[in-house]
Amino acid sequence: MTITNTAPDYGQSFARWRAHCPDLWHDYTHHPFVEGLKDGTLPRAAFLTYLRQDYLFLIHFSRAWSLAVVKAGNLAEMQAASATVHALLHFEMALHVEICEGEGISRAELEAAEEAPANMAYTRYVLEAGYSGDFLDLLAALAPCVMGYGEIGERLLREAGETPYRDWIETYGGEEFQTLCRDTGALIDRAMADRLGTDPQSLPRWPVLCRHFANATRLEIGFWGLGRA
Ligand SMILES: Cc1ncc(CO)c(N)n1
Repeated sequence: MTITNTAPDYGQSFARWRAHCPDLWHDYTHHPFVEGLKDGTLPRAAFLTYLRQDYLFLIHFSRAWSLAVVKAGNLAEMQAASATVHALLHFEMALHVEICEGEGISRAELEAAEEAPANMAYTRYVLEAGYSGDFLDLLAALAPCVMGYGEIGERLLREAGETPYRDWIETYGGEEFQTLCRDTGALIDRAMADRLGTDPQSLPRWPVLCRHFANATRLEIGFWGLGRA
């Protein structure tokens, strides 16, 4: 698989986790939904169905990053995690509200949407990884979301032609979100080194972290499936 050659650099731990489940990672980042955003063939109704669910997703996902503030081991980790909470609540969710308002879907309607089971499964899985595990378990479950959308956005910004989904692509491919991905990668690498030392792959913890990452990636694949018209 060639994805590792062209992907942006979001740190060593992420690169290793991704290399551990290359097929799942490819299915997530090259899903037909993603290719439909790229070439503009994704039906608008499917996109809006996805976006309504994603709005609810981001509320729970912000809770999960807030749990990372609680599970952090020092002030620097707390600051990094809280910066992500802020970016989600004040920057990324604004995209959803703005696009939906343009389609005549109000904020109240967004908040009243019924949560799909695949959405519940994903966000509650991540929260549970954090509740029952430690900071690293939580970060391994959070990483596919942040970095996956970062990779997709970066690639689509380079590859996309004429598409009505340019605002979505620019949100995730743009510098602000790419910086978030790099900062999250640096946070994970530092947290791993502080807790597991220089050779984490030799430890019994390692496959557990890989499992969280792979499970969250599978749940991301399922999430694209919500985007059916
Ligand atoms: C399902 C999902 N994964 C990742 C992101 C990126 O934050 C998102 N908005 N939604």
